[in-house]
Amino acid sequence: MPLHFSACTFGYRRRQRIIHDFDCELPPGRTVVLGPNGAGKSTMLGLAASSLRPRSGSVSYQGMATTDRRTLHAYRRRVAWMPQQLAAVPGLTAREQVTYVGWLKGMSRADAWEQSLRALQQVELGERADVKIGRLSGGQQRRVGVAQALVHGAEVLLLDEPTAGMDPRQRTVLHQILGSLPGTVHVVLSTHDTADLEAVYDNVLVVLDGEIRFQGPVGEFLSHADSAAVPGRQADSAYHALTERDRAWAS
Ligand SMILES: Nc1ncnc2c1ncn2[C@@H]1O[C@H](COP(=O)(O)OP(=O)(O)OP(=O)(O)O)[C@@H](O)[C@H]1O
Repeated sequence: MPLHFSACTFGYRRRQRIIHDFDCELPPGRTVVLGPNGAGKSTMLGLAASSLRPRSGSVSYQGMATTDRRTLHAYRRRVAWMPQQLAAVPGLTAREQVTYVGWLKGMSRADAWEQSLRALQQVELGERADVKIGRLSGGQQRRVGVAQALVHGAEVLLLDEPTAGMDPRQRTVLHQILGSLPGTVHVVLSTHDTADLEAVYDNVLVVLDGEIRFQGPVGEFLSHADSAAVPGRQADSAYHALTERDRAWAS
């Protein structure tokens, strides 16, 4: 069963509505979440990570709702979340940090220690595994965040702008990692980067002002592009068509 948002509404304060009546099923495969700054992408991922609690409606995976205390532990074991800011324990090395997250997700210490190196090698940080997180660059810290999300073999990977601050090679490495995951894994990744969209993702979700503006396969998303869009710019064109048309009419 997919990751399911059912009539989900959320606000950080009373009466505030950041997410409105979100209703969607995110199938296995790679879903990219697009939308302007402040659209609600991180909030949506926070809800899926069970870090935020819907005000009404629900978020569930395999029939387990994030609001059900009886299944919350099992839900969290299946889901990995890379938030925009890496929440690192001060003083830990990259490998210790990734091991710690693996252990929190239910791995044995020995397993987590072993798998942490594998995950760091996947993001090409194997040689920096023993460096303290505070001494890594911003882009390297984001890669530690990706390694944390990969360490325990989660069924659902929630990645909040993982490519922000990554150099082009590391973006390619991340795309290769996403491509190598089993087809049963649900990847939900937010980004402002529409390059290579067709090659990397299966589905697109466009969020605007806390509402779902579009959900569907990449091909259907690209069909919204201006017919005059030059090759390589179709994703940009489709994104603008879906996020700006109503604003232009309203002004
Ligand atoms: N902790 C918070 N407390 C109060 N308001 C918040 C909080 N986090 C986000 N918001 C507000 O919720 C709205 C949606 O923010 P969110 O971070 O989900 O957007 P986003 O689409 O991820 O944006 P970006 O592309 O800039 O990362 C914004 O108006 C933001 O100001």
